[in-house]
Amino acid sequence: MVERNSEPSVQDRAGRPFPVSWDQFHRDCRALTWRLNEVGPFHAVIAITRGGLVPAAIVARELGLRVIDTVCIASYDHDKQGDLKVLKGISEQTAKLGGGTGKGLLIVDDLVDTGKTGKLVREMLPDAHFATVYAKPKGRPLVDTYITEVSQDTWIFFPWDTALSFQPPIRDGAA
Ligand SMILES: O=P(O)(O)OC[C@H]1O[C@H](OP(=O)(O)OP(=O)(O)O)[C@H](O)[C@@H]1O
Ligand SMILES: O=c1[nH]c(=O)c2nc[nH]c2[nH]1
Ligand SMILES: [Mg+2]
Repeated sequence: MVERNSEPSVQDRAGRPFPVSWDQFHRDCRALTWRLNEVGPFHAVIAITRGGLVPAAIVARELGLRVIDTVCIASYDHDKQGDLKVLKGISEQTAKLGGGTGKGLLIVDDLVDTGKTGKLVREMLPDAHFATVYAKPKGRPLVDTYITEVSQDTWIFFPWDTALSFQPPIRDGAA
């Protein structure tokens, strides 16, 4: 457990680790696309970077969408949330496709947690459809379509942030 301040990090407080493999993530993204296919059609996909890039690629492939934009937002330093910074907004060309309000545009992120990131992007494009693969209860009301809900005290470990490593046997105190 690494603590940079006296406050425990979100991840340290998280009672439940929820590791997700590439296979599982791909399956969950495909399940998300089945639902989105009922809602569309969409003109374009907007990925909230960086976590939204991977699901956006899979969803875009499955929905046959080739116009993909990004909105680049930084807030968590590993597992501590700071102020949200918009490093790059949605391009004018994409905004025009959504008539300025986001109608017919699909925003994709890997998850909503507190909902702060999702809220900021929703404010940019109020009529866009917002989809995430995972949702925690605080952020869930912001999302139009998601696949799996996890408890607020769960920390999701994504496959691009993790690697295989030795685990002590459960009997010896493994989580
Ligand atoms: O609902 P919230 O509490 O706002 O948290 C959710 C956001 O946090 C993570 O992104 P992060 O800021 O860590 O950046 P990253 O996608 O570049 O990893 C995740 O990918 C979501 O975008
Ligand atoms: O990898 C992550 N897992 C999470 O559960 C989470 N919540 C906010 N940001 C997050 N990043
Ligand atoms: Mg993110």
